Amino acid sequence: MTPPAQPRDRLRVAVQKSGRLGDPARELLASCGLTWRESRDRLFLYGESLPVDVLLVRDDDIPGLIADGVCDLGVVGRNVLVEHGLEHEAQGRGVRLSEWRQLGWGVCRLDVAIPEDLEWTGPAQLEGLRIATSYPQTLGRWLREQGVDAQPVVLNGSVEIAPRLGQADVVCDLVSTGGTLRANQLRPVTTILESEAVIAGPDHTLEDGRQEIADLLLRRLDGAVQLKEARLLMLRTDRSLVDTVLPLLPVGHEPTVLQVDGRDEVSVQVLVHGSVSWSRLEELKRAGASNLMVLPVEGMLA
Ligand SMILES: Nc1ncnc2c1ncn2[C@@H]1O[C@H](COP(=O)(O)OP(=O)(O)OP(=O)(O)O)[C@@H](O)[C@H]1O
Ligand SMILES: O=P(O)(O)OC[C@H]1O[C@H](OP(=O)(O)OP(=O)(O)O)[C@H](O)[C@@H]1O
Ligand SMILES: [Mg+2]
Repeated sequence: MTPPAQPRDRLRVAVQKSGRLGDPARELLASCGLTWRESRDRLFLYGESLPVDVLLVRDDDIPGLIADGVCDLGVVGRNVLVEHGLEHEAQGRGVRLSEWRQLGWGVCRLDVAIPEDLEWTGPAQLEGLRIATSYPQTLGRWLREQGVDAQPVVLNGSVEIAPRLGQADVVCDLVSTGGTLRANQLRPVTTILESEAVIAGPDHTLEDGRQEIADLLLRRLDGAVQLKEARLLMLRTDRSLVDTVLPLLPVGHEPTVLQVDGRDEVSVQVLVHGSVSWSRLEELKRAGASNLMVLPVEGMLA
């Protein structure tokens, strides 16, 4: 049994100390207006502008820190969160965690990969094989769903090299570009989990006033994410072509159409979410738009 957490009136967020998610997670918190003072050992960031402190840890420890009430929230890959949840379930242990936000970066897949020269006929082919992985619980659940009996070989890193070393027959590991698999003469054959960075938290409301701080932080975070994705698309077109050009604009806010002084031309501005593709700009140009410009948005106040 974990002893009850001490009362705390400051929010504590766990973030990866180094590695793929560390810097983007700190940048995200900074974009919410959070400033901090670093402890000497650089493992703790004391929030100065908000009562939000940041604990810098190994990513694998983040779900456990939240489950034990040491931290309230954490920025972690879904792959780590799911693996932890299944492990706790298997041990019949309490606190469930959930995804409070999906962040859209740190995107990768947990794939089964086999030697390049092997034909893939389906999951049944894995029966009796040794599968090297750092995610035995997630793999185990998938194998059960497939009705396949295989043997996980648990490795904490360099999983892709296991078949060459004769430690395993196939692997189940994280993939994004596929470069690591190719370098090890392996090819992905099936995806067992789609992952991205998430804000993880307990499956219940926080206590001691920390839920209000979390709500404030998440509101700012949502705003910061929206702002990061916002672009201002500007163009000019002949007044007679407005009805042809406007339907081609990407979905966003209501466009503003302004008459250009002394000319039979209008200037169109629209706030859009996400990037505007070259093909979209070319399509607009073909329809009669000119002076096309896509600008990042620094700030917004409705
Ligand atoms: N190739 C990849 N592309 C995109 N995201 C990835 C990739 N590999 C891993 N990730 C995501 O980033 C997370 C952190 O990966 P990283 O390699 O930094 O972890 P780690 O080596 O376990 O670090 P730690 O030292 O904190 O334990 C992973 O859990 C996953 O969610
Ligand atoms: O498909 P790719 O783009 O090649 O990415 C996949 C690799 O990325 C991750 O490792 P990482 O590079 O983070 O190193 P690690 O093994 O030290 O965690 C993952 O464990 C794979 O090995
Ligand atoms: Mg780790």
